[in-house]
Amino acid sequence: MASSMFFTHCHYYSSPSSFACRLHRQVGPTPLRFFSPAPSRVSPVAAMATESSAKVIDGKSVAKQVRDEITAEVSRMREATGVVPGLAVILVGDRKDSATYVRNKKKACESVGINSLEANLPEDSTEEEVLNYISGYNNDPSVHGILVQLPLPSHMNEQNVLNAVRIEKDVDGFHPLNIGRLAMRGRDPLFVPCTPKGCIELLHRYSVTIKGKRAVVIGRSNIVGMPAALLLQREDATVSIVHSRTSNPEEITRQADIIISAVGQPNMVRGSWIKPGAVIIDVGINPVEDPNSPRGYKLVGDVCFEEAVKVASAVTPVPGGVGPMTIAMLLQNTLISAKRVHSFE
Ligand SMILES: Nc1nc(=O)c2c([nH]1)NC[C@@H]1CN(c3ccc(C(=O)N[C@@H](CCC(=O)O)C(=O)O)cc3)C=[N+]21
Repeated sequence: MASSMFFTHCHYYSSPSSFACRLHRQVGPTPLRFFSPAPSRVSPVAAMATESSAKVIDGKSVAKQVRDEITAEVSRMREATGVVPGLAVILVGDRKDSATYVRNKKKACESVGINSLEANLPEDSTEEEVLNYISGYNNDPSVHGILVQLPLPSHMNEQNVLNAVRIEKDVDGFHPLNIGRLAMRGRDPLFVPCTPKGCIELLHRYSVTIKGKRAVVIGRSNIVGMPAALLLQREDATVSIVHSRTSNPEEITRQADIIISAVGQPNMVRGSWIKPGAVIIDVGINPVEDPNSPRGYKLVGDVCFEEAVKVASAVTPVPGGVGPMTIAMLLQNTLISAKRVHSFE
């Protein structure tokens, strides 16, 4: 399921544990297993390059910068038009991770002066009830963006629900019409999905050339992998997508100048997968057991960070990489939406 891309629910990743990237016991229930276990040795390439150290791409500080820009634009708009952008978030059920994300989005809205509305529906709500909320927000002129927090409870049809959001308010960019336009040359979507947009924004702000480069996206979810690949292609990269049925993921990934990984497997991408000097954007946010942490777990990416810093030229950390950018892009999309309906430039 697409939404497992964000907060993985993986299982015991048994594997030979040695070297820098020991593989961890993951927290939470079990889904599918991607790929075969990571190699148990560090590649010669990784071993040779131990003296160099990659730049760490600071998503947290770039996100702060973006939020500051949005704050200024929101107040410029409010002063000129009296309109304050509004975001409605619909949360169904009481998944702890979803509740945390929604709380963070709300806080982020407040920090930039965007109005936030929240609908908290019980786990056993009907699809019709969710559709009613969507329709209310669709018709509410104070709402410029609607976000339905994923995953939805399993008794609901995600497609029906996402299709119900007016494309003019689809700040997640998940409506098929927005995705379709993203995929077509000469057309433009009204909104670009937040996480992939945040990845590209990081590359831009770190002056990473995309045009003419080889990019590999690992993972093909509707919410991250697929739109990330489309965006890279629009930026004139030559793009390959590596997924759970790819027979030689390591070999293909090693050809990439730019890697975007969004699979939800802790430390799957090892040093040996990385071309020296590559730039790595790690979208995975995987909880793994950590007895030394007060919460009992810590978050790690899809990429073995300790190995990656020795081979790559730049790499995003987890946490503090793509995650904060996702929320910043949601705020940006909400602002774009409000500006568009009110023809404010
Ligand atoms: N319709 C919908 N749109 C979404 O955009 C969406 C969603 N559903 N469902 C859940 C995922 C998850 N997601 C994240 C946003 C921010 C962080 C984030 O800021 N993480 C921080 C903090 C991590 C922590 O310490 O807990 C970091 O990586 O540094 C993570 C994950 C958006 N999602």
